[in-house]
Amino acid sequence: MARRILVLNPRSGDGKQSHRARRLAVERGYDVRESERAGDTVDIAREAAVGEASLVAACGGDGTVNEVVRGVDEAGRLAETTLGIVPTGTGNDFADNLGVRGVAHAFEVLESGRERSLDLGSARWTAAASSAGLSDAPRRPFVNSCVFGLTAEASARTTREAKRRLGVVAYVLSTLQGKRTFEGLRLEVRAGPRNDPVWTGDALMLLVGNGRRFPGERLQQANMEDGLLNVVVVKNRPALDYLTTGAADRLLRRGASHLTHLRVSHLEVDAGAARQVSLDGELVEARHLRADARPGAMRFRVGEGYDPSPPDPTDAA
Ligand SMILES: Nc1ncnc2c1ncn2[C@@H]1O[C@H](COP(=O)(O)OP(=O)(O)OP(=O)(O)O)[C@@H](O)[C@H]1O
Repeated sequence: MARRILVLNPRSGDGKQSHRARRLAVERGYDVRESERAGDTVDIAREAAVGEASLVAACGGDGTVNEVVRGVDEAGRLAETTLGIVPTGTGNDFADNLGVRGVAHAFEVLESGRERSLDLGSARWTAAASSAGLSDAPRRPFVNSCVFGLTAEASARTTREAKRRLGVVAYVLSTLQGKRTFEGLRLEVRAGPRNDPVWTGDALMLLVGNGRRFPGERLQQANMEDGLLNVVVVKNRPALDYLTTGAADRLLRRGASHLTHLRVSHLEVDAGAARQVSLDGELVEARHLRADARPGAMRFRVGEGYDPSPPDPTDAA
């Protein structure tokens, strides 16, 4: 078996970049394995890791990165496998964070040998009224974010065409437009090693970031080596006008009184009823959710622009 495997999602982005990625990979001697349907990428990555591939690279958008990490994790080989990314999706947030600037640059990065151990987000959940089954629920990784509330519900409505045209802005716009009908989330949030109550109230959304910058923090690269999750609770504020220019930035502006920022290694949420949660864009139903950071759990090749300890947007004046 070839030791360097590119797991390619031909449906990511507009398809042109994945065509180019396939050609460059073949020229460089990678074993290119394409998915044929949704979910395939998890199986391909799992098999590659079980087969002791030394490098498994995800070729696609953030959803493909998530699935490749999931497959390698399911094989129990995250510690032994070097991961990489060739960004051919519409958003490519995760690749941006790692300093990977495009398809050609991605191959330079893969071959550079520059590698970092990065934190991985981990979620367990149950849709049941009781949280009793939470400890036994299977865990699912998230590389970028886990989102309760508005964004999760809106991303289900964001069309592929809008994503292609507007990239990540499409999610924010449909999120804000969704506000007209959004009823809010009654959340109880606990955090830290002793699971202390940290927030209770009516929220618009709860954002849990691992490798994700949220609107308003967008010039900042996320810190993926601090062993912590970057949590933002957005209080439901019916008076805010979400439909005007710059609303996304205002909504998540640093220091705004309707925001609570937390940096924690462990978080538990009770949403009072089963609600949609997005794990790197994939939607699941949860009432109780537990999110943990798995410090340094995955090894990724990173670009020369990657900063292991970027400034914390919540520390700045
Ligand atoms: N061959 C395939 N046919 C259809 N869907 C696929 C195929 N391979 C993977 N998928 C699905 O595509 C989704 C991932 O797409 P991905 O996020 O990588 O691209 P994107 O949506 O263009 O980019 P981004 O997330 O960066 O906006 C996953 O849900 C995955 O299961």
